[in-house]
Amino acid sequence: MNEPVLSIEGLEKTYNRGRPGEVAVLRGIDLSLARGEVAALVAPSGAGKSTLLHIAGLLDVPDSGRVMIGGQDMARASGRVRTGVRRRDIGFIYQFHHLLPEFSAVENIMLPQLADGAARGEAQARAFDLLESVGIRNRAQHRPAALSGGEQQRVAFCRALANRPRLLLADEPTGNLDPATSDQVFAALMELVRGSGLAALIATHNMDLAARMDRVLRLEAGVLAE
Ligand SMILES: Nc1ncnc2c1ncn2[C@@H]1O[C@H](COP(=O)(O)OP(=O)(O)OP(=O)(O)O)[C@@H](O)[C@H]1O
Repeated sequence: MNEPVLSIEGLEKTYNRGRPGEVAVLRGIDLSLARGEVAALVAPSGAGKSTLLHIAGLLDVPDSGRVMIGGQDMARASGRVRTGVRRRDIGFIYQFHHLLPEFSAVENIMLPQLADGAARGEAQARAFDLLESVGIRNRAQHRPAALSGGEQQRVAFCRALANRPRLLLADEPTGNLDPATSDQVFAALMELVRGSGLAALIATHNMDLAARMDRVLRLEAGVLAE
């Protein structure tokens, strides 16, 4: 079957509906992402990029419209199913790494795998492989505070991919880095994504980075344009 990995139809979201400060952020979003497809999400600040990523990642619910992951309608799924899909099928990367400070790089990458029932040895081997693929295997035993910003973000990429998700959602994944580091770290991310056949939706303000993806989606005034 060739189901899209992510399919969104008629998505709407308004904050503070009927109250002062009402904002209609999403006004009918349609989006379909196939396996291996990498799309940039560009939007002016406040246009609703994080809102869209949170809904696609099942961290928030829309007022109306559908989110399908792997052909499964998430509005109809139980809380348990949604949690399982979020844990196994979706990887998240944020602007800040959100690594756990008291654990080493390799442990941070092992944790989501252990939480999903992987054996320790298997989780560790996978973590080392991922660190190798982003060029920082030699930093495996360091805690986040002993890593550079670019290294921390590479570890966060590995963690996001640890459970072999089919969908990657990233919110300004290199937005916190200086331009030269951002460029290198972004290249590492793209290699990781391309090597894994993931569908990815990557929000960025950087048009040079956006141009390196397969599609550029622009979110403005509550609608998405290609
Ligand atoms: N929980 C909330 N309650 C009320 N308004 C909200 C809430 N979350 C977001 N908003 C508003 O909705 C709009 C979109 O927010 P969102 O965070 O999705 O934007 P964004 O495109 O990610 O912005 P940025 O690029 O600046 O991070 C903004 O006007 C924001 O103030």
